Amino acid sequence: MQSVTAPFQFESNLALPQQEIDVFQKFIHEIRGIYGEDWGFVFDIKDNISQVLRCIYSDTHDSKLLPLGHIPIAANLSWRSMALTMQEPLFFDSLDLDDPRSFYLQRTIRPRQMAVFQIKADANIGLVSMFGLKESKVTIREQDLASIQHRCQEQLLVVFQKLSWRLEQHVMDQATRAIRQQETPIFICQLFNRLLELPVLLIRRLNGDTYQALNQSGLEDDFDCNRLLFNLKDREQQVFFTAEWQHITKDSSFPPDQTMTGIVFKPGNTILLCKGVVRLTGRTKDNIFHYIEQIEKLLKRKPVPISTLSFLVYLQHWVRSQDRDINVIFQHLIDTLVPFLGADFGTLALYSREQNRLMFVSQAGEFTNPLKDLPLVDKNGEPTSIAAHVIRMNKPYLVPDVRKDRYYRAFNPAIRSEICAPIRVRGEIIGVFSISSRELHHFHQLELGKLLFYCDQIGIALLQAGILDKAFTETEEAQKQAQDVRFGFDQHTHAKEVQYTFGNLVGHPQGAMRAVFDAIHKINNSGREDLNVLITGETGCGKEMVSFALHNSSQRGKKPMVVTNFASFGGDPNLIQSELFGHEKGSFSGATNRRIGCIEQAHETTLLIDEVGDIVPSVQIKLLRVLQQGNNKKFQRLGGQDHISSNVRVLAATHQNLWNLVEQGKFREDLFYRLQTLVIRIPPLRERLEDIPLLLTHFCARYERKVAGLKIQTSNRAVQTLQDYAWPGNVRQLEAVINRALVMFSENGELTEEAVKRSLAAEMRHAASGPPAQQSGTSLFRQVCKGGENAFWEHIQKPYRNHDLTHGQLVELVREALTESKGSYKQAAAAMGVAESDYNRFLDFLKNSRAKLDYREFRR
Ligand SMILES: Nc1ncnc2c1ncn2[C@@H]1O[C@H](COP(=O)(O)OP(=O)(O)OP(=O)(O)O)[C@@H](O)[C@H]1O
Repeated sequence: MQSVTAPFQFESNLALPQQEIDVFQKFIHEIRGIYGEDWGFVFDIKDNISQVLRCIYSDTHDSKLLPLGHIPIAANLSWRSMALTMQEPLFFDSLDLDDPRSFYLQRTIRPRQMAVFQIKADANIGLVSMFGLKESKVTIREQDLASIQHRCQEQLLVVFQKLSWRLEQHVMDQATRAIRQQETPIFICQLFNRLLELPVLLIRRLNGDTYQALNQSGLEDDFDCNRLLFNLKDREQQVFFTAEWQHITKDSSFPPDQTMTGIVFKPGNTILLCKGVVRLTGRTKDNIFHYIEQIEKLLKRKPVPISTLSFLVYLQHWVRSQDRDINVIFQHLIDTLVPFLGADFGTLALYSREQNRLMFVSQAGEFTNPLKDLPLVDKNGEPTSIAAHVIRMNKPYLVPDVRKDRYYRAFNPAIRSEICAPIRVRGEIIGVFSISSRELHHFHQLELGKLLFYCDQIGIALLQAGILDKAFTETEEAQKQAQDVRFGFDQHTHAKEVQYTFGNLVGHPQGAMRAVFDAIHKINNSGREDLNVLITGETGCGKEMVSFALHNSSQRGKKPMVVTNFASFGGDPNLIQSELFGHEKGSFSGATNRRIGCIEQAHETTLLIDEVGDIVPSVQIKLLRVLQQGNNKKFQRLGGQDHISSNVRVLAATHQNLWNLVEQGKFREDLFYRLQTLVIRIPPLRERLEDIPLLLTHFCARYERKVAGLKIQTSNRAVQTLQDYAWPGNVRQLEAVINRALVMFSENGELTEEAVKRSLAAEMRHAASGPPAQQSGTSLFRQVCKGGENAFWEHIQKPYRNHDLTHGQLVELVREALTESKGSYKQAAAAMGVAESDYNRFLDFLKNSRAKLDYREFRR
């Protein structure tokens, strides 16, 4: 039997957003005010997928967020899981810690008293546990329980509901991602094993009557399973749950097991069995249903139908080339999609997070009502429409009969059934798309998946087309104008209003930038705004953009971020110190006035210290002292006596290798470790070529906005040419090359391969004419030739790896070497000191560095 290490791990921690923490803290504060100081609190939420209670918040210890502990939901295992199945609060005046049900408490907080309250939606979805740690101080009385239960329900239900949805989404997302990456049947077993926390057996028909049974650790024997399938064949449902395995499998060679409960999905004759009893609550069933659908898709993996493909091509083409009026684009999208999906009507709405409103932007089909805006919820906190419900749930929603749906508002009396799905851009909902029919039960689960698929495509297309950018930019500009009046800083420090948002930080959602997006998301959702973050990456790869995205999506984003850059300070300690901390008049020669430093300016917002590696060591120690403090950072101005306090979050950026600086004695080791706590590394552009088409579209759209009426067409070969280059100057250089190609070498808005090549050639000439030390006087090639044995590796390969030699210079070198050798790589290599035994390594290096030129050009 083959054994496999489980590849699938759920992330253990679900970060709690600050908003939720605030609600919990307020609740605790209130309860403590009424019932005394001594109550400890734990908030547990039911995880329907893994069937465990997860601790999401605790203030029984000093740390607010405990690592996510979990207790299995089995009524007799713990008091809390028992309370989950009860209707009334659970209360113990004097808790017996020796009772087996106190197992979890005994290991952790060891309380003497305990009360557990339920949060009820359709069923109990979470618990609030209160613990008395010292017997004497407890003032809660049994008659108070009902009132506390009422408060829990009133104040916490919405938060628990939200968290419950998020938890589910979180687990689903992880599982879906994992399924996409690992699609072997064994993996599917492992996945189900994790989800259900039960042993699992997957039975698949191989051919004819041969079946294969797999468990989560590898292959089992082939066996005959005809009987089993024969008994299943009359079942209509494709997926169902059964507790009747003993009947079905009694005479078959399938191991009969009284405790076996099955989850069956029939298409493709694939059967999944679980050993043990799966608790089939409504939600568990839905969740498992969802997984099985995903897995079925993977098992069957059909190619995308041609009509879908052509639609996607059409979608891309259309959003890129048509009028950029957002409303026209949306109308066109919906007019195309509604008949394409076999529906009679369609509605597209955008969601404004700030205003918590839905703006219906376009409709297709016969609507008599005009489009309007709606708040997301009414005064009772209920969703105002199906679209609003979808936004709250962040999930597609199927309505077989609108008259029976509690969220449906009759915008159109002809509508009988509907499906609605969120449009998401990098996980954020930007709107919803619903399609409806005149017939009852017109749509099924399958269509729901389809609609979601198209919504995802629309999100990607809009993002790529830079259309969302436009919407962002317009809002940003309005905000910026307002901010500019309020802030006036000197030449180094500047406050910038929302210059970059997630919306215009371009990166392929499944590519190398994914880690950067995830990091921003996680850091901001950790609720720890006092954490310093170091952002590293080569020059021009977007460190400043990422800093802005981090700031703007954080709680501090309401105020402009303060940015300072030390590259231009020439290492002068007085100037650097004054820039950071400010100075008093006369504190050093030239200090003619008091100056407020950037840490002080950044009170209640974020400070970006760009090029932190340029701060001299004498100031580094002072910066370290500030960074070591929490949110409120205390310091003195240069030459000042007063202690100033500033509530600031610090982001630091650098293109340098800080550890190298530490080794050279230029950077303090303690500051290095302090900054290393949270690092976002932005990959260089050559490591994320998947971003180049997106960036190209982004920069073209930006260019179009500057030239009235211009529509840019790009060719695939142009994109390929851009992807063939190594981009030592990263996105900034790419932007320059694209702009040059558009301005100098394009006609009628056509960005051809030729235009890109010419722009790149100009770029290389420019790079090669730079002043690298080796080049002064004579050419780089000649210098290397003089270097003798191994010169190529020492003087070319190494500096290129360390980025001391640009790609342009490398290409120039190869060009010159081949010119000299009349196209012979062998001779060129020998001339530059490459040993014969290293010849293949030499060619590989050139190939991998995209510097292997076509030798035939040099044969003439
Ligand atoms: N992911 C991205 N999406 C869109 N544009 C980008 C992206 N990354 C970088 N850019 C563009 O590249 C330019 C350089 O980005 P940025 O200034 O953030 O880089 P940097 O790493 O801070 O550079 P430096 O190290 O030189 O300060 C920006 O003007 C921006 O237009």
